[in-house]
Amino acid sequence: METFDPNDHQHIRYNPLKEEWILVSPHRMKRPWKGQVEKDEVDDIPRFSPCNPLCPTAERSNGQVNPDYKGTFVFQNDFPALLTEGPEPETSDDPLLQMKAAKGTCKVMCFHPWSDLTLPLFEHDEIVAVIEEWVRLMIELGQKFEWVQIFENKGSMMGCSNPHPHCQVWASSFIPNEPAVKDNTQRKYFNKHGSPMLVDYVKRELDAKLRVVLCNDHWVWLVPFWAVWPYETMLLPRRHVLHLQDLSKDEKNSLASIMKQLLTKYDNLFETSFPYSMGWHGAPTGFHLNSDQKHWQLHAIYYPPLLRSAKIKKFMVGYEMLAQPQRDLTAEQAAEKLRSLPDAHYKLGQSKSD
Ligand SMILES: O=C1CCN([C@@H]2O[C@H](COP(=O)(O)O)[C@@H](O)[C@H]2O)C(=O)N1
Repeated sequence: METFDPNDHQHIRYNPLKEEWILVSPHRMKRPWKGQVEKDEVDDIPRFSPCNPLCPTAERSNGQVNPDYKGTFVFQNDFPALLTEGPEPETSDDPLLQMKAAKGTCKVMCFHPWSDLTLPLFEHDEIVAVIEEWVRLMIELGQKFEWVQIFENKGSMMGCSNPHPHCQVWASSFIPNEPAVKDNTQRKYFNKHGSPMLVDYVKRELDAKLRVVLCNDHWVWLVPFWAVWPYETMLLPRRHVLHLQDLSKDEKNSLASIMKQLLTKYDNLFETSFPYSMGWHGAPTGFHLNSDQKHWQLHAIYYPPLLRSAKIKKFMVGYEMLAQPQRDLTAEQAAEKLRSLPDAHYKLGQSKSD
C-alpha cells in the first residue's frame, strides 16, 4: 500500500471554527491543469449613470437624491431585510415551532463615486477610506446591535444587482448562525488551550508556509486548511485583535495594502474581475462589548465561486447539500496557484496571458 499523501489521496479535513468536515479528493484532478483564461468581457460599465441609484446625484427608489459624494457614501437600504421597529412574536415553548423577535437595520455603503472602478484598482488612500468607514459603521451600529455584519457581494455571479463598488452592512438584535457557531467554538478552544484558536492557527500556518499566500507586518492572507470553495481565503491580523474598530492606524494602513495585493491576485487568476462574497467576523457588539471576548480573533473571509475559469464555478449542490462540502483542488494547490500570480493587475498594462 502506498504511503498517504494529502496531495494525492482522498481524506476528510476538520474545520474547528465551524465544527464540520470537508471531503478532499485530489486524485480527481491528477493532471495539473492550466486554468483556462477566457478573454475578459469588455467592461462596458459607465463611470457615471444618472439611472444608477448608487451613483452620486442619482435618485434612489425612495425618491431621495444622492449627494455628489467624492469618497464613500452610506445610505439606508430602501428595501431592508431588518427594521428597527415592529410587533414581536409571542414566545412559545413548542420545541418544533420556535419564533423570536428580530430587529435591526440595513445600510448600503458605496466605496467610491465611480461605477467603473473595483477595489484592486483604487488608490491606496481610497482603500484606507473604505476601511475607516467600515470602522465608523462598526462603532456606530455596534453601540445598539449585538451583531454588525459587513459583507460585500461582488459580481453578478454573486447576485450582486449593481456593479457600482459597494458593500452592505446589516446590524441585528441577534447573533446570526455563522458567528454564533464561531463564538462557541472559539470559546471552547480558549477554555481548553488558554489562547485564541485563530491566533494559534496563524502561528501554525506561518510555520507550515504551505497555505500562506501573502503577508505583511500586520496581516496574513491564506487559504485555510479546511477551505471549502476552490479559492476560499482568510485574512487575519498577526496580533490578537477582537474588533475591526480596535485596529491601529498602522494596521489599517497595512490592511489597505494587503487588500489591494490580494484582490489583484484574485483578478489575475482568470484575468477577470473576480466574483466573491466576503465579510468580517469579530467579537460580538452591543451588550456583549462588556463581556469577556478574548476567545475571539478578528478575521475576514473571502468566498469566491470560480473553479476553472472566469465562467466555470464550483456548485455547492448534491453531495455538498446532502452530505458535506467536497473539493478536488487542495487548499495547498490553491495557495500555490495564488502565490504564482503576478503582483501587477492584468488591467494595468500587463500583456494578456498567452
Ligand atoms: O434605490 C435603491 C437601489 C438599490 N438599493 C439597495 O442596494 C443594494 C445593492 O446591493 P447588492 O447589489 O449587493 O444587492 C440592494 O440591497 C438594494 O436593496 C437601495 O437601497 N435603493
